[in-house]
Amino acid sequence: MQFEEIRQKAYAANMQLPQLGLVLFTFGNASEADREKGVFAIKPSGVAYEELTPEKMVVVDFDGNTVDGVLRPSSDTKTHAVLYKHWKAIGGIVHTHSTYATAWAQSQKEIPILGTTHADYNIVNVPCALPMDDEMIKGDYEAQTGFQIIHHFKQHGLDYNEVEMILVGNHAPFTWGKNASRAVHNSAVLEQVAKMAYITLQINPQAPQLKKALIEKHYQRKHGPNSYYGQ
Ligand SMILES: O=C(CO)[C@@H](O)[C@@H](O)COP(=O)(O)O
Repeated sequence: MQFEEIRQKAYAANMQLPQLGLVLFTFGNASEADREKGVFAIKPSGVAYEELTPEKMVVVDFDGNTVDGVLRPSSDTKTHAVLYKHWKAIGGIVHTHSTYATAWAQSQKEIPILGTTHADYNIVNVPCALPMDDEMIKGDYEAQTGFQIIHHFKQHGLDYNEVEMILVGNHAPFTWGKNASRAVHNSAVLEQVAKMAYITLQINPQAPQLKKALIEKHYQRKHGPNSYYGQ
């Protein structure tokens, strides 16, 4: 099998999504890149997870053209491709329609830092990119979703190596990381943080943001020098 390593890794990451309760039916996809070869392996479009195999993964280049595989790549392939092309340090991307994160995206709201669970992963609110205008939707919609994410990061001075997740307004979340496994982890964390924030604001709509000093403390414990993720 050609591109065996990325096919296996992308397959394993995709299979984790239903196991973690992050996708229903075929509502999502994961990909793993091989930077040296300039390609990534992604889930085929519309194929049920129980029917997935490493051989069914589709290998495409960073413009979204199929390089190896017989099935149609995910309809989100061009979004993945744009992110890989612009953000050279990422090796894996996940898109889900997980319930709580998607509800925040549909509400077009950032997720505020209300507790240390959030601060363990992010020093800022989980960002939410604005929905597209009609012209963007008429154009290359899936590529535009990628550009919309990149534009949001630039506009808000965010670093994709620090913040590995975003909500796309009216749509759903995208996460990324050094590989697909890390991107899956980030999707699960995002869903949990989204759920906790929603419940917190139901209990106390005036719940305050976490203090800056605690945000720093918690983030640095996980990401600073000598930490697991800081290595
Ligand atoms: O975003 C969406 C649908 O809104 C897609 O991610 C979802 O339907 C999965 O599509 P694919 O089966 O990957 O083509």
